[in-house]
Amino acid sequence: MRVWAGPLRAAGAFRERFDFGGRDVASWFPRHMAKGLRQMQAALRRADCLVEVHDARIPVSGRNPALKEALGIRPHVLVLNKMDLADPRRQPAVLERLKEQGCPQVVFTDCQRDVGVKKIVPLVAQLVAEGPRYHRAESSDFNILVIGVPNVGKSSLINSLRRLHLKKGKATVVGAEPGITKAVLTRIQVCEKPLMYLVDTPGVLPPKLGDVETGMKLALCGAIHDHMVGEDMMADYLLYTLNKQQQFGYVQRYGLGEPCDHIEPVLKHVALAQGRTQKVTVLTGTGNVNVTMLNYTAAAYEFLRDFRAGRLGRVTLD
Ligand SMILES: Nc1nc2c(ncn2[C@@H]2O[C@H](COP(=O)(O)OP(=O)(O)OP(=O)(O)O)[C@@H](O)[C@H]2O)c(=O)[nH]1
Repeated sequence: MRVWAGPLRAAGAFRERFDFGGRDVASWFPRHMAKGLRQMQAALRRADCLVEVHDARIPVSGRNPALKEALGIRPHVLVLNKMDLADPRRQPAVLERLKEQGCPQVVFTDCQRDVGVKKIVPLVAQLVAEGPRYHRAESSDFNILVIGVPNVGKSSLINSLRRLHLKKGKATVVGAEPGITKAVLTRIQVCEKPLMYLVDTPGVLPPKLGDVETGMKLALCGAIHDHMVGEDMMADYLLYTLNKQQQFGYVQRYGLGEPCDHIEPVLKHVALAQGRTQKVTVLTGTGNVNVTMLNYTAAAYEFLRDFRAGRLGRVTLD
């Protein structure tokens, strides 16, 4: 990733706080998710282990507190997926913080390239063997419930496990939009020895998202639909974060002279660099004039897309 090679701005040159303008996150939680959450809690009773998939770019923010009680009674593995998009230098600090929070079993994965995924089956088998099997003491197969907020890669993880352990292709649909997994609770075999089944669940957001910043981070990672939050505000928050973390890949990418703390000039460069312009006919006193307008909404979307594809660098938002 190319970075800004020029002099860094003096401390204080960038915003130290982001103004969320009194936004209310309550409206970002879609109603249908309450049902998914209930189904998931019911399925949890039949599971031997819980594999929670979350986005490695937000290792702490946005995990579902409603599952906390349930987690206490089942072995739990936290899979931080999309590690290819997160800052690798932050991994040790992330592991330390999660351990402090009582979450010691963490695996980093990239399910598109099957990186790290091989560690999961042996770890799950070991954790289940170490603990009591409650109601399922007589059965030798493993039932794993896969949970997580939308779009973190739950289906991709299942597909990756099947590729690695069964040499089989896709079993679950993978999509770039949150909320793709609609068919609920199908048991899918992912391994022969040990015999292991995973149950994919629809992505469920915490009913109380907490603060607006958590909601914004979830949205940047694609767990909340962009239009519910607003692409313009998301783009501005992204710029604020990139600057705060001195991730200046955007400067070269969009041909800016130097890092910038204002979203408008940045989006102007995005629009010009990516051809996000539209021709508009303007009526004037002397006749019609065709002018080229910059499409700021399309530019904001492009900026978000570049971030999500890792083209602005590997960024951990927490
Ligand atoms: N860069 C990257 N992208 C990934 C990875 N895993 C999954 N994706 C992409 O993330 C998007 C969502 O993946 P899914 O597997 O559908 O996610 P899900 O959690 O099942 O989604 P829901 O059905 O919405 O809950 C897709 O575009 C995947 O290609 C990864 O490790 N790295």
